[in-house]
Amino acid sequence: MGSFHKDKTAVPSERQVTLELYNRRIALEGFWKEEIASMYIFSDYRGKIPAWLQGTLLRNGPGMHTVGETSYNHWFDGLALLHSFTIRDGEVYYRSKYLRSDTYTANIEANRIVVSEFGTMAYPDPCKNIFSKAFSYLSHTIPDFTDNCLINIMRCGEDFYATTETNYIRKINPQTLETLEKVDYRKYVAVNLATSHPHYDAAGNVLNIGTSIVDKGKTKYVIFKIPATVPGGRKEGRSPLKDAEVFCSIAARSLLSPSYYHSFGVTENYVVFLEQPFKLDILKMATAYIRGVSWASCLAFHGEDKTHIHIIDRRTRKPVLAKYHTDPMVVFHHVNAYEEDGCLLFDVIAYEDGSLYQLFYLANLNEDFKENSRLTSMPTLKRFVLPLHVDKNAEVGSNLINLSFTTARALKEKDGQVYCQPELLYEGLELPRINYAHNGKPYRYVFAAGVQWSPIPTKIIKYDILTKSSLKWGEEHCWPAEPLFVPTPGAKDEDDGIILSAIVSTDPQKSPFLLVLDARTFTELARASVDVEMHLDIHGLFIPDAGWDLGKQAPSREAPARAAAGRAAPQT
Ligand SMILES: CC1=C(/C=C/C(C)=C/C=C/C(C)=C/C=O)C(C)(C)CCC1
Ligand SMILES: [Fe+2]
Repeated sequence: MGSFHKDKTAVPSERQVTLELYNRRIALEGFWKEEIASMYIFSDYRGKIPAWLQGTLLRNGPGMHTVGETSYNHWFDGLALLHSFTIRDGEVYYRSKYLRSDTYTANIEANRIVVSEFGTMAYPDPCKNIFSKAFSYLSHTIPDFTDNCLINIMRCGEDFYATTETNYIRKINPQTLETLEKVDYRKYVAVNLATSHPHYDAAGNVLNIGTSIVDKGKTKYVIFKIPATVPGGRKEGRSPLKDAEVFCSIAARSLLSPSYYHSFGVTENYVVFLEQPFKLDILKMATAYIRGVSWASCLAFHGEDKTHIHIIDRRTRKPVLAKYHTDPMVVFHHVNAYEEDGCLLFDVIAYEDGSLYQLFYLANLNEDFKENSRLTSMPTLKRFVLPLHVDKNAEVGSNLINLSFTTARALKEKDGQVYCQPELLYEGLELPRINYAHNGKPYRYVFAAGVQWSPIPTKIIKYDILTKSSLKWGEEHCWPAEPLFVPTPGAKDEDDGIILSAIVSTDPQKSPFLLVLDARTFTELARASVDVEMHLDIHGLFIPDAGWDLGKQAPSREAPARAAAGRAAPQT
């Protein structure tokens, strides 16, 4: 790996510039070992942040990829770095802090990577002799996964958690970004893996899905619910997970190769779950430690298999009788789903294979980035439409969809199964977000990051499903994070609000900034620049001030003054 130029005046070669800046701005290499954390930054402003926009944008993503002499292999392995942008009275305060997971602590104490992540298998103790080595291997047959929760932030009532895809989540303090309790999902629901993309109903109850691997001889996908509140109020310190309940479980088609999934969809009455041919090989996972290979190597795309579409009725908590399937594909992000005229529509970002995760190996990102990180399958917004009632008398081969606004089809097959052919809506977008008030309901707009040849976003896109037109924001050297929609208070129109996105720049002269766009027109309303090394993040959420106890949550009024005195004022 190339050396890193901390001195901005050094003049590296052009090729180095691309790579070095990549490292500097995004910290994919993770040289940034020391704590960035706990700081308020006084910002430079352009434009005006709407007065009503008061709250905190909380983000999560990988931050540290090197510990001592050891480095992770994959971008998704990086130790979680939490970010917050608190917007108050037109000013923005930035803060970041590493999640103090058990993984973080163990690594820092050992001064090397000792906990395995998605793309890196690690060994806790340098085993002294063959016997202890064998013992150590055996005790890892059933792996204890990492609590390096780097993907998203989940809200459970008043509590916030950093999340990943293992059985662990970490409670965090959204104001100070301090790490609190470690929660093991397995204590409450039998899941070894769970998504970092839960859904929320209007009352804030959480719905999520996880995989229970070979438990009592069965492998299942388990949909579970975590109530936001409980009758009589939640007792201080009592985990909301204590009140979690299994909503429904779906038997995996294969005991030893359940599908991998990253999100799911919901409508008012149904849950949409894709059992896709991108599968985990459990036997490979059980022997990964002894073979010295990563979890990622136990994940494979099976192009010869179908994608099975499971629809669960939320009223009966049971899968509907009809069996739906489509061509092999890989979906990480569901966009939205809703019901209309007896049909269930769902929109996803689909790939033709599982190559996306390959592109995030740091070796691919650091050397010959342009060559090695080229997307071979474009992320495409696809709309699927399923008939909720399959007419027994319909002819085999007939299209069961009769909606004027979509070309998506559902063909009846010989055995009564339904083969779904999606409508291709838009090519080259990822990290989709919507106005969440429309989640599960008819909607029109998708806000997403625009990607071209590489999986790194270069644009922010607003796609209008009705008119099939799009608006874009982009600027030279700028890499936008997932765009988040925040509605204007009292908004009636779906796009009445703003888009927030943290932008990192590959130009060393240009500081990262928080961008505020008018969600309707996509014109820039404001930007607040922060002179700090900021990392590209993955997902997050916005916490409006109204939902907070303002007295307790407001950042110190001294903060701007303190920060103004220097570039960054570390918190004491
Ligand atoms: C550690 C670990 C896993 C981690 C997966 C991760 C960390 C995925 C990140 C995905 C992202 C960031 C997708 C963005 O679209 C698995 C495979 C669940 C299986 C077992 C252990
Ligand atoms: Fe995601």
